[in-house]
Amino acid sequence: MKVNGEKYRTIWPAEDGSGVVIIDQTKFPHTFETTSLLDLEDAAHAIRVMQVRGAPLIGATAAFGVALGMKADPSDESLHAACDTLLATRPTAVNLKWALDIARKRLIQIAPERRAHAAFELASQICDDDIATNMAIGMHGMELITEIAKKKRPGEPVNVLTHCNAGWLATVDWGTATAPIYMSHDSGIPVHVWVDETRPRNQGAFLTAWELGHHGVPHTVVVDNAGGHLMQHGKVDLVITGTDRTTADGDVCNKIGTYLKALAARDNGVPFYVALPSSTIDFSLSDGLSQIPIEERSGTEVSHITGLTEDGRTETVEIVAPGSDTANPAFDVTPARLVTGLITERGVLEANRKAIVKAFPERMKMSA
Ligand SMILES: CSC[C@H]1O[C@H](OP(=O)(O)O)[C@H](O)[C@@H]1O
Repeated sequence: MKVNGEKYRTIWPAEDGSGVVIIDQTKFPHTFETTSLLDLEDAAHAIRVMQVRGAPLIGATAAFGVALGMKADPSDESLHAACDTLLATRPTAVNLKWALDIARKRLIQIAPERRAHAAFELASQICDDDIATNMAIGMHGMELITEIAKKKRPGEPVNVLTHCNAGWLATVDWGTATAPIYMSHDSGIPVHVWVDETRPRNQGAFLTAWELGHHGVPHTVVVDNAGGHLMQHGKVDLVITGTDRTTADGDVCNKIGTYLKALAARDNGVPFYVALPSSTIDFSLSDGLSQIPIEERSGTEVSHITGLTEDGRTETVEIVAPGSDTANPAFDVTPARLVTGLITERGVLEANRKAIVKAFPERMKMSA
């Protein structure tokens, strides 16, 4: 998307061939900063510390991480070690394994001397495919927003609530949950977004608010606990979130707090949609609650917060009573029964195995 009028992706090969450039998402919302990944460990570190995050972007970064590894050492041992190192960076987003499986299978069949070039080509293709996929998600999701807009008074916005950041910053471009929002906004449909701040990493307040603001989409940041109240008072027309891993039966794993939004949406008759590329569907899993690994991140993300002081300094402060224990499960699972529909690149699907397998039969065969 555009930043101050200049088009950006979240990740791209450096023009001088030295490595890969990313937007460092740990600097938002007050600083827009890019940084270079020069080797495999740089790529692994960027995923671990969330300089890059979001399932599709994690997958794309891992693909470039393999390419950087092949640049240094294209041997079979190096290829497997690179994939294993990157796979161990974060456990929940399935795009990480999806991208590494493709890279491993593709590159092991190529002569070592040609692996680096082939790996960079593969990573670039994954990025291009992600953009095309998200644009298709945007078109399918815009149809939902358009139908709601028809029932509104002229000029009255469609109110969408989203959780965490499933925006262009979570992908290579366009986003998943935000793609329908951007496309609706760009086509003149009035849209307003309730942005869950999304404690403790605040991807909503720091990332979603930042990117919607730069695109001129009206939005309001709210605390995570406000969503149910807004729905009770008819202020939310639909919820659209992203996902890090969705099972073949339609169970949706996403940022912690998503399940609570889905419960509130069901109780208030608000449609709850999940936008996702098929690369985020784990066709090998059926029951999300028992099968999807939930990342436990550091408790300091709960006990401390980083922000900008009045005199422009970035500071981290403690916000929990000293000595208190903290827990930080980073994701939860929303059962398929609470999901109105899955907005994919091949259309809006019911959240069940029959619909998913019908839409992506080739993926089911691959996972068998
Ligand atoms: C389009 S995937 C976005 C998904 O990823 C986020 O997790 P994290 O920021 O920890 O990588 C969150 O669950 C978003 O919904």
